Amino acid sequence: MRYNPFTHHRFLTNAVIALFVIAFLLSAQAGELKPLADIAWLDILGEGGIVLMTLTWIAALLISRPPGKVTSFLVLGLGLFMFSASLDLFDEWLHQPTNTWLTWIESLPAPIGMIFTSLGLYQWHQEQYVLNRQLKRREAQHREHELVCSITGLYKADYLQAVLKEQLSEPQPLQLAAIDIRGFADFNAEFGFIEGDRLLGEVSELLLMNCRLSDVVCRYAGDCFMVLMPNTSAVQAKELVAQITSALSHCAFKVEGEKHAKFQDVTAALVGSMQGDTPHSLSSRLHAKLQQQKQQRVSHCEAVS
Ligand SMILES: Nc1nc2c(ncn2[C@@H]2O[C@H](COP(=O)(O)OP(=O)(O)OP(=O)(O)O)[C@@H](O)[C@H]2O)c(=O)[nH]1
Repeated sequence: MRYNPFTHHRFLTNAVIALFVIAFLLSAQAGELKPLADIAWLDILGEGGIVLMTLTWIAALLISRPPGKVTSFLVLGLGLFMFSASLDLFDEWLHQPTNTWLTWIESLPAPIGMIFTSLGLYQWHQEQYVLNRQLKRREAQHREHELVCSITGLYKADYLQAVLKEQLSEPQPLQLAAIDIRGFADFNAEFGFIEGDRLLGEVSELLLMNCRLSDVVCRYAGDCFMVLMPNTSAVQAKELVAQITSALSHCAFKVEGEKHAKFQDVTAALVGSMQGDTPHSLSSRLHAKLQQQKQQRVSHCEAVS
């Protein structure tokens, strides 16, 4: 999600604009225009660049971050730094009388701003620690935001392949499970894609809830999810998959505008790593097993009916 600086961060945006305008008014009120020959254009380029870059960082923060303590500290800190830098920049055009209070105003805000920014960065570190804990089970040691599925917030297949490659080089056994929603195409056809997306989101949350902190849950394709279980025996993995399928089948999903909840049925398959396995060989084996399970269920249903 992106934030609108003028609606989500009205106070901070106004404060930054006000600091820039005040810097200009203070310089204009006390200073005299310099003759063109005295203007150091290289200094203007350097100091103007600092002001512009600081404003760009502020804009990036306001667009990317939600309102809160961390954003306020960072933006106000950078705002104060930008205020001092702007006074420095306007000095290049406007000659200021020496030993005035303006010299104080020019020097003080920058260090105060840096203290604010440092406090903000410390708070950011604390916040990231909490977020990293929340992200456990969604990712292993790497963060690759472009590989995250926007519907479920889970990593996609490419990420899983990369993590598998790393994990397969470890001596401990790993298990890989596939969980596929049954009849998802029919669900989409009956209730629409938006509800289908919502169901995918809810299924992801349930999967995360039922996995351990060391597991990694990915959206593999369409309605198929995979759970990577490092350092896990086949018995443990079977138990975990049974818990996941049970939780999913008991989940009463509320379709918008429908009176009754919809319960989902899933097909699950599980494979363990073998000596010499590659990400491709392991996922191919899992895919084949999943297809086999689906086929068995179809045959079973046909036999019953
Ligand atoms: N809402 C939604 N649907 C998707 C998305 N990606 C794929 N699909 C749909 O998921 C469906 C997957 O179809 P199938 O692989 O036949 O799955 P299924 O109907 O569950 O079939 P079985 O697994 O054999 O029971 C297709 O209708 C796709 O259009 C998505 O991001 N959002």
